[in-house]
Parts: sequence; C-alpha cells; structure tokens
Amino acid sequence: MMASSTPSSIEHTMLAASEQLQVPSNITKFKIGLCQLSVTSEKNQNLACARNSIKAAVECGARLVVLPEMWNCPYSNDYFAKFAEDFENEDASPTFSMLSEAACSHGITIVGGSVPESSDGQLYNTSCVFGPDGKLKAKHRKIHLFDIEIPGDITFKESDFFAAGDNPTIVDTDVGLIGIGICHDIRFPELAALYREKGARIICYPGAFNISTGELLWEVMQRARAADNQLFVATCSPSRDSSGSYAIWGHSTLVGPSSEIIATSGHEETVVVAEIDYSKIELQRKGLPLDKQKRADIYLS
Ligand SMILES: NC(=O)CC(=O)C(=O)O
Repeated sequence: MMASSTPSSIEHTMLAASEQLQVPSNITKFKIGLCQLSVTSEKNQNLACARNSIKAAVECGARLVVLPEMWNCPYSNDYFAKFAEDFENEDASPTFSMLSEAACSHGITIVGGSVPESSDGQLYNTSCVFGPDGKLKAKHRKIHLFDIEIPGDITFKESDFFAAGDNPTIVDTDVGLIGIGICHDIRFPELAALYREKGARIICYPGAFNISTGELLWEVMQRARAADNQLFVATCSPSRDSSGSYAIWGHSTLVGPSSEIIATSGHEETVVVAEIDYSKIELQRKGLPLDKQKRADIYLS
C-alpha cells in the first residue's frame, strides 16, 4: 500500500561474537512506513516535513517508521558540519527531540534515517533508533564511508568529512530484532550475514544512492541482501531534488525474504506503507534451508 535519553539508554550497538539475541515471539505481522522525504537547506523545514510524514505513515497503520539517509541536511559536503548535532546533549539537538517526541506520542519504533552527528570533535553519519517510549535504543554510525571516483561520472568522498563507525548495530525493538546499515553499508554482505546470524528479521538501510549508481545497483543490492539472508530488507531514501548538487535515486523499497519487492516508489516525495509478515521468513527458510546447506568448513580455508 502506498500513501502519496540519554546515552545510557543505548541498548546495544556492538555484539560480541558469541552473543545471541532473542527474537520476541509475540509479533508476526505489522506495517512499516518508509518516509521518502524532500530535503531542503532549511533544517527546520526538514524537521517539520519529517514530522508530518511520520504522522502520515502512522495514520496508514505503520508501527515501524524509517527515515532516509541525511534527511535533516542536504547530502553535500557544504552542509554536513553546519547541520551536525551532538546527541549526547539531547536538549540542544532538535533532531533528537523531534524523533523522540514522535516515537513517544505515536507509540511506535522509529529508525531515524541518518543525520550528521558531532561527537568529540569528529563528524559521523549516524542513525538513531527510538522506541515507543521515546527513548534512544541504539545509534549506528555508518561503517563503510562512500568514497567513489568514477571519471566522467561521479566523485564523492565522505571520508573527507566523516569518521567511520566501528560497530554493527542490531537492536531489539517491539517489532523484533532489527539490523541497521546506512547506504553504502548495503554493499557489504558480511554485515548483513552477521545480522542474520544474530537473529535479525529485518535490516533497515536508510540510503541516498546517486542516480549514477542507483539505476543499476540499488534494487539489486537490496534484493541480494534479502535473498542471501532470507529476511526483510527495508530501504528509505530522500526524494530527488533536481536543483541539488547530488542527484538522488529515490525508490524507497521493502523487499521480502525470497527477494520479492513488496512495495516501492519512484523518486518523488512519498510515504510507502507495507506489511511485514515474519511467517514468510520461516516459510522461505524451510523450503530453501540455506543455513543447513551452508559449507562454512570450506569457505575460509
Ligand atoms: N550515500 C551513499 O553511501 C551512496 C551510495 O552508496 C551510492 O552508491 O550512491
């Protein structure tokens, strides 16, 4: 269906290799909302637009809402430092406050896309996850920074501005275990495989693929991560702004565990709302038991 705290409350952003999280058994079906937002150079306008879009998703029944990569700030080196906020000082962070308030007043889980975070003199491309009580549950700092140089096509160097995160993020929410990656993180199958191994049933990737890479790779990457791991993959992008310096592909999408596209969009501003049914995962894994067929004994030798 489509319709046009404190740092101590972070539950876990890093997993020890032996740690196995438990999947809550009580939730099997719910709706997810992907807010494909139009991003401007006015932060307050971006916050207001995101707040309205979250409300629209909730009105369509969403219990989990995902925002795009860099939704409070244009995806441009000219803006990252100016728009950065320090989440440790949450009262001085309008983005943190808005997401916390929205999650609490609607009683939903929000994967808050990503925004520039300033911390200890560094900038990070960071996604915050909030629970229905409005508390911060996890914080994912983009691990794989988008450095690309394709002559005559696209050059972008995130590492000139951002430091990379060092931790995978899997978060236990009221809609089950969610793995988090940001955009370029989707290209690394090892991260998705780790999330699957730890019990994630859905991986959320806020992203802002460029039109150069997006047409060929955006859908392929999502479907590959879903097929490899037999779980749901949700992506959420900003909408395309033809006046911006970085042309965004859009196409926020929900993919199911057999790699099927459940819902998607074009490049315009919209909210995608679709159903996640976890029983599809069990069905797919039973019919095609990749986990049992896996030959881990030979891959690493
Ligand atoms: N924002 C990104 O990481 C962009 C990306 O990965 C792309 O291909 O475009």
